[in-house]
Amino acid sequence: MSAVLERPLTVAVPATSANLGPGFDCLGLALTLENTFTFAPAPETDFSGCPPRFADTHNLAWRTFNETRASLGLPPQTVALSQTVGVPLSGGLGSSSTCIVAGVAAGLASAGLPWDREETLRRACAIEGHPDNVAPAVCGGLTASFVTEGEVTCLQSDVAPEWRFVVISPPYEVRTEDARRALPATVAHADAARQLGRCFGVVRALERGDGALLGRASHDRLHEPYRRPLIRDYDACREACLDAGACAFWISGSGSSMVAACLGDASAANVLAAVPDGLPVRVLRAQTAGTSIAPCDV
Ligand SMILES: Nc1ncnc2c1ncn2[C@@H]1O[C@H](COP(=O)(O)OP(=O)(O)O)[C@@H](O)[C@H]1O
Ligand SMILES: N[C@@H](CCOP(=O)(O)O)C(=O)O
Repeated sequence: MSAVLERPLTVAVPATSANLGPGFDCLGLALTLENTFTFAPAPETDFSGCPPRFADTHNLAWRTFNETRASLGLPPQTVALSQTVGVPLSGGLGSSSTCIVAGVAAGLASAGLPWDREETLRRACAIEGHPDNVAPAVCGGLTASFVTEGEVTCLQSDVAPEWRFVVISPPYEVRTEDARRALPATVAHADAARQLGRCFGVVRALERGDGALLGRASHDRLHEPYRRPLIRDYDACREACLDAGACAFWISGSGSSMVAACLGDASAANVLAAVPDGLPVRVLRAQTAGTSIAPCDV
């Protein structure tokens, strides 16, 4: 068994939208937007394609690659890391998860281990701290996940093909760390109870293409009320999207992106047109394949 990466390897990891309204730290959805990471054996460490402030050994994908190797008792390997970045940084679309998943997957591969979704998910979740982004990033589709003594349970569902997700990504970052600090330490019992049925309602609505159910279920009291003030375009976007026919409107992960869930292309086009001018917006679908890993030529 070889203990270094001998050939370049590309890991493609989808963007994810976590929480989906009432499913705080539990629900997540993989989207048709991705980051790719090519790890190539090289005499010296090199970074290309990533935001300049991450072009050094603090790069989360690079760090995770070598931390994964260290956890297997292997020394650091110098690699050239080349990225294509489709997922906005600190945008609530799981950019950190893409780096962590890629680093774990490449680290395991460099030890000669076969691609193993469960092991990648377990390790990535331990690093990220919550499973709702890494689970759909690794497995694809819609996931409900939780962790029991370090073991991740990931329940995956298919998403009805007519769903379109209008994703608005304002040009400012909200760091997940800061958005988590905005949350209260405790919640009222009644509020926690109120979330449970709604969480299940979101899953059922996405599986079945039930827009009315998604609208009724998409009311959150655990995180959105505290995070709205961090996203100055939230109120205007929410009102515009719901008025234009979106079935539901969520903060994506911890923001700043927001998602309007729509049924069908025509509805998505209406909602897209209603988004206030100047905000970057795209229409995405659910991504079903999750992470892929393949040798490549560079
Ligand atoms: N493309 C990237 N290249 C290198 N590091 C990245 C990249 N994307 C995200 N990161 C890392 O993840 C952090 C952002 O994480 P976070 O605030 O959780 O954002 P998100 O909500 O997008 O996951 C960045 O500060 C950086 O350390
Ligand atoms: N459940 C987490 C999800 C954070 O997602 P991200 O894409 O913003 O990193 C939270 O809401 O804090």
